[in-house]
Amino acid sequence: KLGMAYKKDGNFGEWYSEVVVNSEMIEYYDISGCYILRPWAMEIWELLKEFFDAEIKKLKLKPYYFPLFVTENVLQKEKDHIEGFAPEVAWVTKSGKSELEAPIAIRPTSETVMYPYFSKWIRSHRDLPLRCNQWCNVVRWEFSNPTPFIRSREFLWQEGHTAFATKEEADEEVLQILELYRRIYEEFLAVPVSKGRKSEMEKFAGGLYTTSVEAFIPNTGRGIQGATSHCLGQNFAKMFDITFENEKGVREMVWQNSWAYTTRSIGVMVMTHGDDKGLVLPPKVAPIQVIVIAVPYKDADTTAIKGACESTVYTLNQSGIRADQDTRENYSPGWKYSHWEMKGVPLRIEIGPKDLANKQVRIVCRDNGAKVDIPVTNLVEEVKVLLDEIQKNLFKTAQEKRDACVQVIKTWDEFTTALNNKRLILAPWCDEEEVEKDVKARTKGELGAAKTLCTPFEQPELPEGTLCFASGKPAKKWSFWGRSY
Ligand SMILES: O=C1CCCN[C@@H]1CCCn1cnc2cc(F)c(Cl)cc2c1=O
Ligand SMILES: [Mg+2]
Repeated sequence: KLGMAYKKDGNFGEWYSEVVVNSEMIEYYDISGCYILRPWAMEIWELLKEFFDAEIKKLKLKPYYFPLFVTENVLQKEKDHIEGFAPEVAWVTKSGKSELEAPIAIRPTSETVMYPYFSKWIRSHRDLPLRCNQWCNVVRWEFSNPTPFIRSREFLWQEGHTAFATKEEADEEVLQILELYRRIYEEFLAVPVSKGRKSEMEKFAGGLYTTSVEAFIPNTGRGIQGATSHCLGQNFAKMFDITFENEKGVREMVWQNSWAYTTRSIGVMVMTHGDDKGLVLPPKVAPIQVIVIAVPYKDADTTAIKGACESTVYTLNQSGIRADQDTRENYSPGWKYSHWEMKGVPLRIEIGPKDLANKQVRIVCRDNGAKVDIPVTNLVEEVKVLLDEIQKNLFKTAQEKRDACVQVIKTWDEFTTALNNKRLILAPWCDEEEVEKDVKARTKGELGAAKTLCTPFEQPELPEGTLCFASGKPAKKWSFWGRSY
């Protein structure tokens, strides 16, 4: 089937589902909330992993792999750590026909799996810093509307877990990792994000503070958390007795961080750049950056055209560009154009008899449809320039769209209006949790309540006497508010 049945500005949910399936990223699975990730998605995940792994290696992270399973009593180690999460824990209760003695949980996150061993491995300050990263899947049996990449019962992520002798070292690493998450979104996925701090209510309850990169989906007017980097303080050190003997022989608790990004990042990219012809891939994460398609003519020299396609692909691959060709005889050039547009390939190269005669190729850009004829002699240079331009244009367009959605408000009425206009709200807030709860209560409804998304590190000027939009008390900060995923 060619072409899209749904429009991005129409039924967004149906449009999104159609894009991820037609672009061959996702296959729906017969268990709700679970999806098959096909090569077109996994190759993007692997390109992101390649960047992130190289960067955390520079920060001295070591690769680990911990078991998928955690016993009930270890998972329940700290009531407040999991009380809110209990309903989403998946349990193994049988093997074959026989009941297990005690049920075993499938990891929803790995703090309780790892930290008993951190306690065992960390004895002296010489054992610090401990820096552990694992790439794995986690399971959270959520019930709210499942969405490929965005909200699934199993997803892939990396989870970093580090331990330091001092708070200063932990604080520094929290921000180093957050910057890597910003780079993943802005430099690779071409998605603009805001760095900020979560409120006390929205932060990871087990931690000291949470920082995050927040994205926004203009079509739905919802914020979405892109990735999180928590400072856990000494809370888990206390829970799991993770202590070390410092240089003076005094026993102290370690300072810990934990941080993650997930396959949700791919969904955010799809939602941001996709259009009514399907997926639009930023070149940096495109599994195929250039697809070459022969345009044979009835009496033209098809062998020469095929040869030209071969050598074009070869030359591009030799220069580090991910190029391929679609040689399927049973499909027309037109069919192939639509197919590779649906898959979001940034550049298409058409080679027909005329192009051959003129020693040129026709290049078509996926993002804006621009067509250019390029002499074969400077093909590589031109393709690199075009790919770089597409990467920049996709980010710039997304940033302008996101910025156009930001609405600065000062009063409750302005807040509710902005919320109904699907805005990303920037509002002065007294920073009181009661007020945050009150806003949630007052905005409850079909589309979900409004919440704080983050307090951006970049704070606009807060004039003396500015009042909180919700409580009328003196405002202490500007925060992003909105509905979210
Ligand atoms: O976000 C990160 C970065 C990577 C390591 N973990 C933290 C916190 C995870 C919070 N969280 C999130 N979801 C959870 C779901 C659960 F079922 C249980 Cl038992 C616990 C949690 C839970 O602690
Ligand atoms: Mg959750």
